[in-house]
Amino acid sequence: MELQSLSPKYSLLFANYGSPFTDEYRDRVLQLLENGVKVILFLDGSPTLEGLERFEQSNLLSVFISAELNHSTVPTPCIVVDGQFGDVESCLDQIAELNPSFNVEQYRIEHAPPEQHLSVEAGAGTGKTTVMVQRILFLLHMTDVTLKDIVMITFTRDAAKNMFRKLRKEFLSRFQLTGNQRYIRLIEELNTMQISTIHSFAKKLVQQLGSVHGFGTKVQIRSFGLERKRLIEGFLDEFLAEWMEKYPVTEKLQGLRLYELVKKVVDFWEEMERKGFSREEIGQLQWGTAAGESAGFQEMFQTLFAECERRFQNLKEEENAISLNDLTRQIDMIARSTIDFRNVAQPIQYLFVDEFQDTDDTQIRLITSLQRAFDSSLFVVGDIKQSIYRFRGANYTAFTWLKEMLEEQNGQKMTGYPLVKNYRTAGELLGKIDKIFAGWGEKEYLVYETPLIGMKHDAHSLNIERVSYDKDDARHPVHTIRLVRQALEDVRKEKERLQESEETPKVAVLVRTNREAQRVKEWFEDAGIFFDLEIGGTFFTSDAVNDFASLVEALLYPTNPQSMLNLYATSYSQVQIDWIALVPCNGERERLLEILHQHQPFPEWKDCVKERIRLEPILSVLRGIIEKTNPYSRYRMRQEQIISTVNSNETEYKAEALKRAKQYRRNLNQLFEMIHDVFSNDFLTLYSLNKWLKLNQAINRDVDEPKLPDEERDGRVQIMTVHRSKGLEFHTVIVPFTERSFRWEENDSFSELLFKRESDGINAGWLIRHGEVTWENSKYSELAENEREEVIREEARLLYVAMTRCEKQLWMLNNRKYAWGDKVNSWSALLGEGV
Ligand SMILES: Nc1ncnc2c1ncn2[C@@H]1O[C@H](COP(=O)(O)OP(=O)(O)OP(=O)(O)O)[C@@H](O)[C@H]1O
Repeated sequence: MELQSLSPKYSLLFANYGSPFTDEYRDRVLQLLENGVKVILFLDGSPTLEGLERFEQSNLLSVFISAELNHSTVPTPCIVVDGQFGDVESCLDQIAELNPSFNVEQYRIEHAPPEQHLSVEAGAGTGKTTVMVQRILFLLHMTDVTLKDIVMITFTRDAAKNMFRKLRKEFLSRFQLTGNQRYIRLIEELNTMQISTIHSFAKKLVQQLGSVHGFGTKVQIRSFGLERKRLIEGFLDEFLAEWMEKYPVTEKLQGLRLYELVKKVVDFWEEMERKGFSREEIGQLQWGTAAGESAGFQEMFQTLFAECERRFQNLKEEENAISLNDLTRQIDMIARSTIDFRNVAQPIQYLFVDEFQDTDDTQIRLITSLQRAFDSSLFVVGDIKQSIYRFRGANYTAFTWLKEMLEEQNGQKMTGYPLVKNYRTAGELLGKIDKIFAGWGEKEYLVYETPLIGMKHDAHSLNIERVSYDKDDARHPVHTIRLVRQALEDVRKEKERLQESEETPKVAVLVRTNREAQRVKEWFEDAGIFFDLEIGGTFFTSDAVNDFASLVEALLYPTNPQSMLNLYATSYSQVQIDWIALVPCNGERERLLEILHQHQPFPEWKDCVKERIRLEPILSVLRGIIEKTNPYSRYRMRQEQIISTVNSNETEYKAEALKRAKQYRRNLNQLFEMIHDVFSNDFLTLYSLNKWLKLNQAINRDVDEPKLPDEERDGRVQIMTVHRSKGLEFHTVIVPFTERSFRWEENDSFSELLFKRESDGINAGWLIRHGEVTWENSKYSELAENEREEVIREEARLLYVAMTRCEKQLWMLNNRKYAWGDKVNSWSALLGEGV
């Protein structure tokens, strides 16, 4: 076959062993590359590649050169156009064998027939996300699909942004190399592609379908946290009087207060929501029996959840809104009804799902329904070993389930592909941690298959440091800080070696809970280590929002000393109040005000309070104050003072204070955008703004702070939970707090509701412990036994995710005090088991 006569649309694989790579070949390859065709070359000897080098930096050209061996087994030249290997398939296998660094598995996935449903179930760092991006490029070149016909579902908003950036980078790099305008158009069209979490995707779909399903087009999606609590309180009010007379437990509530009971019941109800149970399923739960004092609770639960679900449904209909957790369930219902999806919603030709192992049952049903409704082609990727959202209902048998559902309900077949090469972690390090995973595999904590093949040959360091102290021992921060300082020094040296274009190596401290992340943050503040606390949802508790809320409240209540004192403490105030001078006032309002009113937080204050807030639109007054007072620069100066007490290096503390001030500014800008959105249809008053801010500061933990660009975050340690670290990679990963026990069953206010799907329905087992007393139903102990096993597995997967985030260094504190014994009840114990 002559290279000149071939016109690949997407890619060319060309193996030419035993004969020269001629100038004609080279010129043709150059021509193809310039037209945006991906080329993979397998050559021997020392071929001339002049003019081609620049393409090698991108994904467009890969060249694999082997020594002049006897390649007689490979038919040469071996050419594959656009992945149509047909009768040269065996040749492809031979080439792959000769070139272990060629990832033939990725190649096969990327080039699989466009209409095929693909599932890629593979270990950490094997390039699953990477191959998804390449697959999209393949489809764009080989079919008439456009970006708006593709839906990509990611697990978090960060992952969605990450995917968007990766695609953009790929298009941009192709444009720079080929000058082809097509790639610029693709960058523009990226905005039409739906890359989102399953929640935002479902939200949009419900809105599109709302009118058809009786919700109207303005259907709202709300969290209903408060309303659900009120429904439970309302129910208990009605129910308890009767209940109290009937059951002896009433005298023996043993000090369990009503608000504590409400909290437990709310938690139980949320557990059902997370599991995605329908109203019918909740109504038919199998509760078993309950003896003695537990009988009262049992009867209560049997009626309560079904009744509250009914009331909740009415409430949602009245308000023309649905809850967040309902979303996928609603769509599933719509998809199953007679309405033809295709007439109302935007078509989905390709549906990609990343991190598929964390998809829950309803979402799997939704994916199956969408596939059927739109006749979409699916591409799901994930790693069962990284399934860490069981508490939210994720089903770690997701892949098998989807496959079965597709076959049984849609008559479709899904083809599974493996990936076995790991590009993230230094090979030797990978080998060492793999031994630990294999140990967990033997004990069935982890679904462990064959080891991955490490593709990186960098230097590495594995340090599972054996320490021994009590949970709250002061040596904990000392050890962690020592490791972090060492890691920062290592990445600094590494950075000096890197070229400018390469990304700065990152250090991460990974923990189990937000509370642990907060503790690490406090240690770092005291030690003068700069960090990013990436726990998410911190926007409404950030300094910028707190300061702004204090400003609003003081404008609303200028005669309230507390409000004024709060304002003086913000970065809007140019005056510092001497707090000591206020002590003699004994908290008396008039005396406090007398002192406070001797000052003004800023020169325009009186004018604002007296005149402007009554005459001008509120937002314009607030903007005016920000312009005049410039809170950013005061914030920066205060941060300089604070940081300099723990870090005396002037350049460093000034740079850090500046970054914090930039963050402050971003937060404030985001706040203004949100205020505009929320109050776009309403008349904005100080009162309504204050109320909205107070409410969100108290309960909203869903909004993230806008991120500073990566270069601004260089040199900062990232503190995050393992859940948030998913899909990310770091030069050094440090894992403290391995002694935390998995379950709180020893705790004297422990309560739990567990479920198990059986052929006869869903079994529900509950337990409530309060001090010395324990109430439970007959199903609980069996389900708890099973739960204990499942928790160990879930924790092993979590630790697997943490450990596989590292590129070169993995340092963990293994607390021996908690590592031994017959109970595997902590990460330390798991490390003890495996090592
Ligand atoms: N063929 C390849 N050649 C070189 N590097 C690659 C290749 N494929 C992927 N990588 C790199 O390997 C690293 C891991 O890839 P990626 O994030 O796609 O893996 P993943 O399977 O999604 O990982 P995880 O499931 O652990 O989040 C990335 O830095 C990526 O750029």
